[in-house]
Amino acid sequence: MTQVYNHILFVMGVSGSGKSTIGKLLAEALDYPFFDGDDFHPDVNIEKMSAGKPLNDEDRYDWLVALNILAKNNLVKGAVIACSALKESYRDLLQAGISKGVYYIYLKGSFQEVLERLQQRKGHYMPLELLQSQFDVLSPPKNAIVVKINQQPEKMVHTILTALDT
Ligand SMILES: Nc1ncnc2c1ncn2[C@@H]1O[C@H](COP(=O)(O)OP(=O)(O)O)[C@@H](O)[C@H]1O
Ligand SMILES: O=C(O)[C@H](O)[C@@H](O)[C@H](O)[C@H](O)COP(=O)(O)O
Repeated sequence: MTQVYNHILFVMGVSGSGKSTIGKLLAEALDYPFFDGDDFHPDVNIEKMSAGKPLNDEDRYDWLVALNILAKNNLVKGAVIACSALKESYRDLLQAGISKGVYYIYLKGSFQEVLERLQQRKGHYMPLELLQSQFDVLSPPKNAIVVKINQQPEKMVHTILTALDT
């Protein structure tokens, strides 16, 4: 497999679409560091989501800026960053000041598919009730690498690596 260097790969999609699972495997395959966007939310955002309230643009602003700084700090090494990146304006913030090498990998699934995943996931603060709000806000980029979520993780990673190679 040809290695791909110096890319910033944002694995995006709604809560429960598989960003952390696929992002970790992808990072391993590429020998890139993996960062989970969830770990960069301020406590106040986690508290808000835990209380069943969706984040708004203002809530997400500092978080997206933090992820943009993270991306810039990893341009040389490359990185896989799991981040919902639901809207174009959020992606503009994520990639601000980075002229090339940014890719979005959109994990695409239906509401029902993702709901089933969330119902099985244990020990996560994100309530199921917020899933509809995530789909409501979701506006994926036209140039994303799109991967359907109803497949084995290893197959999904293979699809992504092939798309990056071409
Ligand atoms: N391709 C897949 N097939 C089956 N289960 C998956 C797949 N990807 C993720 N999962 C499971 O779905 C749940 C949500 O995945 P997760 O990676 O936490 O999503 P996200 O980071 O987008 O919230 C987890 O329980 C995870 O183990
Ligand atoms: O922008 C947002 O509303 C949040 O980032 C959200 O999309 C994210 O999904 C949560 O942090 C839950 O984390 P999981 O994606 O791991 O469920």
